[in-house]
Amino acid sequence: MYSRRRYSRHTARPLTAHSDDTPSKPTRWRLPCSLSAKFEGSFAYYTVKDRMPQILTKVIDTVHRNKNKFLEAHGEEGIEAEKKALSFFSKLRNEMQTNKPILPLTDEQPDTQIWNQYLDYQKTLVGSDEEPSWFRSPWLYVECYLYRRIQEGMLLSPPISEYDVFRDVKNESFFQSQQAVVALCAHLQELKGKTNSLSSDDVRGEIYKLLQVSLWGNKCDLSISGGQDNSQRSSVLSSLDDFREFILVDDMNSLWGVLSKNRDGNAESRTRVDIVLDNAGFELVTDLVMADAMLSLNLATEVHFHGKVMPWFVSDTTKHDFDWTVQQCTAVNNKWMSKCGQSWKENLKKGRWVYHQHLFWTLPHEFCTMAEVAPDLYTELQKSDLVLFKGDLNYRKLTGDRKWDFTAPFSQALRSFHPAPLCSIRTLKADVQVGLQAGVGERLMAAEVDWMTSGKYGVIQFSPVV
Ligand SMILES: O=P(O)(O)OC[C@H]1O[C@](O)(CO)[C@@H](O)[C@@H]1O
Ligand SMILES: [Mn+2]
Repeated sequence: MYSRRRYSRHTARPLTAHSDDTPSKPTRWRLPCSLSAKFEGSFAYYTVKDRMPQILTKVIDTVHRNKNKFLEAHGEEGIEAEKKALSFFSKLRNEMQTNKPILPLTDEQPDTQIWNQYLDYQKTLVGSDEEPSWFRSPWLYVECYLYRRIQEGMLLSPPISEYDVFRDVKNESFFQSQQAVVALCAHLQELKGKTNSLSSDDVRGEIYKLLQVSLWGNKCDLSISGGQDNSQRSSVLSSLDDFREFILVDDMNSLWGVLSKNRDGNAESRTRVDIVLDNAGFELVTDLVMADAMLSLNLATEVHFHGKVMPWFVSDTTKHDFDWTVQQCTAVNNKWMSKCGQSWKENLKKGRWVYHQHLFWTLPHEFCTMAEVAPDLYTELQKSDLVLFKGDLNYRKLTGDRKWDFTAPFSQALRSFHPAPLCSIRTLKADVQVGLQAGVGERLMAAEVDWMTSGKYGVIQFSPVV
């Protein structure tokens, strides 16, 4: 039925001579298998079985709840579109819950063909009597596919196609964490007021604080909580010391090694930091605060943000979320927040901050395929002095979402993905972790069953260019 030829990992094209999978480049270690719901009882299994249908049910409720809005905006056509979207999502939920084969996308978007080619590639991985399916295929693939199908459902339902089914929960989570946001903005403004009097050690201490705030901000995603409110209500800053023991890999000194070069360099030296964003809401604010501090403390001269082109994993940041957040901060009746909002607007206007989007971030591909699938993005990241990958999903894509040994080196799990020095800042919400000291994973495993998925633990894990 399907050809047994060896295929490129992402496009289902036969492998070229340049691929790192070719027999001419033998690997001395075995590539671990992908996490998948086929492993009953695993977190992947539980996610596909319970959490993904739960998220889809919330999407259905949201679209239904907004019926009147669609009517007001588009008249009867809006109501027809709502019905169409609902029936699409109900069918999708049924496909997922009854483990139907993965279907090709039917919309006509710039990424449609890539997704369908990836499905062809997935077909080459299963036996000839099998088809890629929700409970059998790699978890990373099917979970990304769910969000792309939700997008398909909306795209096929004009005139409500532009509606972001997760916008309400994203905005709500921003408002819920307002107190924590104010505390963070006040901290930043105070810091900016004293930058000239800080010693190098002080600067190092301050940026370490904000890196940790950005790390723990990643606890607040709405996909792990099945779309339930998961916002930060208290100031994280005061809890950093208590949380320190939960950072399983702490490579902040290596980050300092990269960032302090800018401070030590001459006035013309340029340092570019890229942040591959994760969640909107409180986490995004922690990232903006960290990015602002990097400029103010003279650790970077430009920060480039990378966001999603479509609603993704419930709370991920789109361009709209990014602009909305900056605007909210500017407009709010709080002097610390509005000061932050104003200087962030200024940064964007002056080009010290640059926002990028690329459809690669909403593909199911492991990052080791980026150079081949999205060479333009890879080239862009190569211009960076440091790329920070926020969040759990980015970690899964960095490591391929595979059953690595806990002690496998990070650089090995990256499988030649080295556009620039990079660092993952992530709380653990999926059962993949590399680069631990011997015995640490086993000790945690024995003590806390859910240590890899509860978000209690985190890593700030660095890899230089190799
Ligand atoms: O927002 P983050 O940190 O990428 O987390 C999203 C995470 O939520 C989950 O989807 C839960 O399924 C994780 O497995 C996933 O990686
Ligand atoms: Mn996310």
